[in-house]
Amino acid sequence: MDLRAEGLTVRHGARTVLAEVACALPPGTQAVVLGRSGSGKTTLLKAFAGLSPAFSGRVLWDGQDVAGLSAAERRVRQASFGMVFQTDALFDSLTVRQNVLFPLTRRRVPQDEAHARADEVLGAVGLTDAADTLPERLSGGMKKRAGLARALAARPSVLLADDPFAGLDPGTARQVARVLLEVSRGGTLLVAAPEAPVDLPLPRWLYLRGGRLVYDGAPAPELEREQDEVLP
Ligand SMILES: Nc1ncnc2c1ncn2[C@@H]1O[C@H](COP(=O)(O)OP(=O)(O)OP(=O)(O)O)[C@@H](O)[C@H]1O
Repeated sequence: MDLRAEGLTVRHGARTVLAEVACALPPGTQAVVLGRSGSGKTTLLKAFAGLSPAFSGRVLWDGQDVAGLSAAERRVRQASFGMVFQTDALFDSLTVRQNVLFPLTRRRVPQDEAHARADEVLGAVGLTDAADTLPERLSGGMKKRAGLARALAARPSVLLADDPFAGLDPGTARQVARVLLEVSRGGTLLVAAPEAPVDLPLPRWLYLRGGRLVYDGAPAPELEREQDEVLP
């Protein structure tokens, strides 16, 4: 899907969280959204997914203004998105495999295919042995990988991952990075992170400061240094 933001401003109450953001993400884009805590990274991901309404400006999906779609149309198109957010929760009463199967069943993917896909993604995130385990018995990193498996099983054409490396040990972070790259191949991958993830060197950086997109281009490590220098 072709994603585009034009003069996108998002407000929460009186607070402007994104200001006049303009950027184009053609299909196959691989980019990282960087910026300090509170700079608007999560809000930008949500806006692209049609979950944070524009106060002014717009988000376009394949050229169509998201605000102009009916709720039903929006839901249908949102099926192309895979979202891994910080607050994602697994269903406690379902095993890891059942959690991964859940969205597939809801989308009426035939059972045999759903099980094959679940096995494939669970293998990719290294959770084959934990497939029949309940989430309460998993470590934080395993839960994160299970959430990722659930998003990936739907084969989204746009994968939005919000700080997928938070709280992971370096080995698990590398594994998650590898899975993100492998499974999103050909589709769009947008990853928000507080600093450039070493294990996931994506070719494009979108840099937010105070809700403004201050940089959109090739990786520019000097931006992160600049940011450190202005910190009090
Ligand atoms: N639902 C909401 N209501 C009010 N304010 C909100 C809401 N969601 C986000 N904000 C505010 O908007 C600003 C941007 O939040 P956002 O989560 O997009 O930033 P972020 O860059 O992802 O931060 P972090 O790295 O800490 O997750 C923050 O100041 C936050 O407090």
